[in-house]
Amino acid sequence: MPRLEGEGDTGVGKSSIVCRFVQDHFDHNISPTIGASFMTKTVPCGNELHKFLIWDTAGQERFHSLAPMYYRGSAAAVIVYDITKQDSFHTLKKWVKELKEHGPENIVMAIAGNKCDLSDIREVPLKDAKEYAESIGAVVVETSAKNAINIEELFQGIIKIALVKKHVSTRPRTRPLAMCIP
Ligand SMILES: Nc1nc2c(ncn2[C@@H]2O[C@H](COP(=O)(O)OP(=O)(O)OP(=O)(O)O)[C@@H](O)[C@H]2O)c(=O)[nH]1
Repeated sequence: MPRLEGEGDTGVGKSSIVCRFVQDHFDHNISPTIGASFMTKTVPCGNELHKFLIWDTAGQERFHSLAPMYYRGSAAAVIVYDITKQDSFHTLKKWVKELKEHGPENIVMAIAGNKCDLSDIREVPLKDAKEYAESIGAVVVETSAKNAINIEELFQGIIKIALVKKHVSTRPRTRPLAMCIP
């Protein structure tokens, strides 16, 4: 299936991040997401277990209108850009605006600058991402789904903020953390 690189934020590695997190696997030939896919994972954080319900939405522009169905019920959103594509960083800012205007109040936002294994062809400086994340109160981390860099850290960071915002309970498995990767 042809991949529409550069349109919307398709191909930045959303599905690959979820796949690395949930199955510890990376597929070079992963297909673009159609509509959305759903996965769960329970992870320890400190002495507690936390269950993530993850909706991985399609990045192609034609699926954009579906995203609200998923982010409206989510406590957290991971917004992914590709560090080798400046355009994807612009798209990320549009998503943040949309989430602020139409997402749940108090949603935890985490920014992932993916494909950090390709930093020799980087277009987005980490400094820019950090400054932007700070300005909107989001977590930011550079990840590589391919080389398994900072994937666990990304989700652990979300749990910590979700705990502060009381989106998740400290009692194990009582309240799963619903999240969306728009
Ligand atoms: N080098 C490198 N390539 C990656 C990484 N993550 C994903 N890719 C590749 O980037 C391409 C797109 O990955 P996907 O996970 O399908 O991207 P997506 O954002 O889910 O795309 P849509 O489903 O269209 O929204 C695939 O060829 C992946 O193998 C990474 O960390 N490093």
